[in-house]
Amino acid sequence: MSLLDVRDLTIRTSDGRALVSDLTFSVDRGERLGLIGESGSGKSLTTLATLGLLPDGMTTTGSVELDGTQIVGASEKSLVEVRGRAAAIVFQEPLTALDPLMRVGRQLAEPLRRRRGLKGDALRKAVAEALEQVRLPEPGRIARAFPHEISGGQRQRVALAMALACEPDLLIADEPTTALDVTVQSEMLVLLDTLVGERGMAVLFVSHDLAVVSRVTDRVLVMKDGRAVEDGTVRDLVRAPRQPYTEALVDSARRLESALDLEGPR
Ligand SMILES: Nc1ncnc2c1ncn2[C@@H]1O[C@H](COP(=O)(O)OP(=O)(O)OP(=O)(O)O)[C@@H](O)[C@H]1O
Repeated sequence: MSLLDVRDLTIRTSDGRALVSDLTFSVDRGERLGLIGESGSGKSLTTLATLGLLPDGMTTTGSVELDGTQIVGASEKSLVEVRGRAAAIVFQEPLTALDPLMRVGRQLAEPLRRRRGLKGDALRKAVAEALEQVRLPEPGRIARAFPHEISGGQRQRVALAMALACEPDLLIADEPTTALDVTVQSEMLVLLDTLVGERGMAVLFVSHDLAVVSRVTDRVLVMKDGRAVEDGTVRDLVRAPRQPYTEALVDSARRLESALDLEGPR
């Protein structure tokens, strides 16, 4: 059985409009899948549905099985058990995940305490280690800072550290680098690739940008207007896109890659 098995997923607004239609895909343990498509194609709603986090009023039909738990129609109690452990999410804007009024160290301590039952010195040490793991310099200073006192790139690393603290089987990353400038974006992608590789974690990586997705995943599902239009390896999609829409994504990724190449070796 796959770690994540999505079958005929349809998401509708309260007035019955379908935002995602008949979506089927799966992610095996240790596998990395990219979800790609233009803005509004339904990528974020799909990832939210995976963790039972859709906004109130939306209805879901079909099946989303995460590590054997049916998410569609699940009680909040079973969702709490599966979130974090089976899958954790990193959003585009890390401030979504971080409490602006709480020091970074305390926020990071929470999942470590909950998941690993750590407290006192052991918990403090684990917080410092988690910050070091995402290559944050001066972990002591970062732990004492409030989210607004550190840079956007540092906040995104903290959000990644929080997601990894739960030791999930699947990391969902929803445009995790889009809000960052190009150099920081590149560093973040390398870090994510390394940390996920070390842990053998599965990844669902969401982006509108094929060049970014191809840095982390091997297989891609292309979405348009809430539907899957094409899937395959990045290599096949780049060599022989079957849909004009995919071809346009490939062209724009090529333009971006050559722009990055002009900046010298990464
Ligand atoms: N709470 C909501 N109520 C009504 N419609 C919504 C809501 N959230 C999203 N939508 C609509 O659902 C569609 C899919 O949105 P979604 O955020 O999943 O797209 P996306 O591919 O992730 O885009 P982006 O890259 O801009 O985040 C869009 O047309 C969007 O306007």
